[in-house]
Amino acid sequence: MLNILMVGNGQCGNRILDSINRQAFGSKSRFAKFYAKQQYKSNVQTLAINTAVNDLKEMKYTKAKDRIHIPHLHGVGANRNVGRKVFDENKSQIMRNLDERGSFDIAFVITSASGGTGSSFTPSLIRELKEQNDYPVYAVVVLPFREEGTLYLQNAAFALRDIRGSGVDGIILADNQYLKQMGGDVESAYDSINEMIAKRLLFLLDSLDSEMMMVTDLGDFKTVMSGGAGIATIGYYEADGEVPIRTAIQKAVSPSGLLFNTNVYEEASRSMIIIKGDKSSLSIDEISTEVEKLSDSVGHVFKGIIVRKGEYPRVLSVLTLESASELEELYHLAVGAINTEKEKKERVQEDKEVDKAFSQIEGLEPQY
Ligand SMILES: Nc1nc2c(ncn2[C@@H]2O[C@H](COP(=O)(O)OP(=O)(O)OP(=O)(O)O)[C@@H](O)[C@H]2O)c(=O)[nH]1
Repeated sequence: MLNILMVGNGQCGNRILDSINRQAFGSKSRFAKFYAKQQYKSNVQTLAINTAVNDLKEMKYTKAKDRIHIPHLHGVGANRNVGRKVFDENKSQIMRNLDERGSFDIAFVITSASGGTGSSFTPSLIRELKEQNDYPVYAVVVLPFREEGTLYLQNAAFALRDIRGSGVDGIILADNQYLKQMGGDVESAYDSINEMIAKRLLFLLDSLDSEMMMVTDLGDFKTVMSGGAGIATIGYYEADGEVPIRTAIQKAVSPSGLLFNTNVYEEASRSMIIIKGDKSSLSIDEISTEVEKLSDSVGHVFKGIIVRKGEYPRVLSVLTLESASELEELYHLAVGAINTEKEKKERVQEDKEVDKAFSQIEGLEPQY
């Protein structure tokens, strides 16, 4: 049995963690967290960390003991410098809480790249975890909608760079912009995106701890994640009826199944494909042909097959990328955003118009 740590930092990280717990409780009841036991096969410890107490209170499926509030007003207002400072001031409390949870085989830290709390806590937390332990730590990082503004864009660029430099064993990207095709208003888009990410992570956890017909394990996952440029994404397909297994595999690496915009056949570097379903739907010939096709362009593909009686096929793909044109595009936008912020600041410093207005009443007193 694997010991797995899942930390959700900041609002976005908290909500995705809550979605993971909701799906793991297997109950939609609001009271599930009080009486139900999570249905994890592994020993999974979940921990939500936030500076904003309201974000923590909003969590419906994560137990109170698994939520740490780091008091700082109502969040750090997208300011990563403040976030870093707040983390340092509270580091010992956070690390003590994690130490008390025992030792792990693998950890995931989930955050948005663009807010203040999660994006600044995550690199520091991962650095601490890596210094004090020898298990692999992966970051699950959510990129912003591109229209959310200059501060979020610049945060995303710096946060990703900081997380990459933190000693992390790999970064799994999910992109709000790419996934907004889910439609609906922002809240329901968030819910659907969180559910997609949660479902994929739970499938991954389940597979890493499974008795498979053909085995992929934590070692294989580590090898896949260490390939490429340290950046990865996950794809998924779930059939709601009988479909040929080759179609299910193709869909799990196609744009509709991925969390991040990439052309797998051009940008992926290593891959892991995990296939679940009833024995009757798992044609080994079809699986081999599809995996061969993928490995022709990707390089190495690990495959795992899990037989689940009576279930329609489900396929998960983990793909590390050696290049990511979408990320280059994001950094291009971020440079523009940083320059805009810089120019605005300089203009305010140069522009003394407001000071001139105030100076007109210098030395005067109100007369009543
Ligand atoms: N997918 C998804 N994205 C979210 C969610 N909540 C916020 N975001 C995105 O996260 C970014 C903002 O980061 P947050 O996680 O809200 O910020 P924070 O880490 O709590 O930091 P501060 O609020 O600045 O203290 C924006 O790009 C949002 O679009 C969510 O539930 N799901």
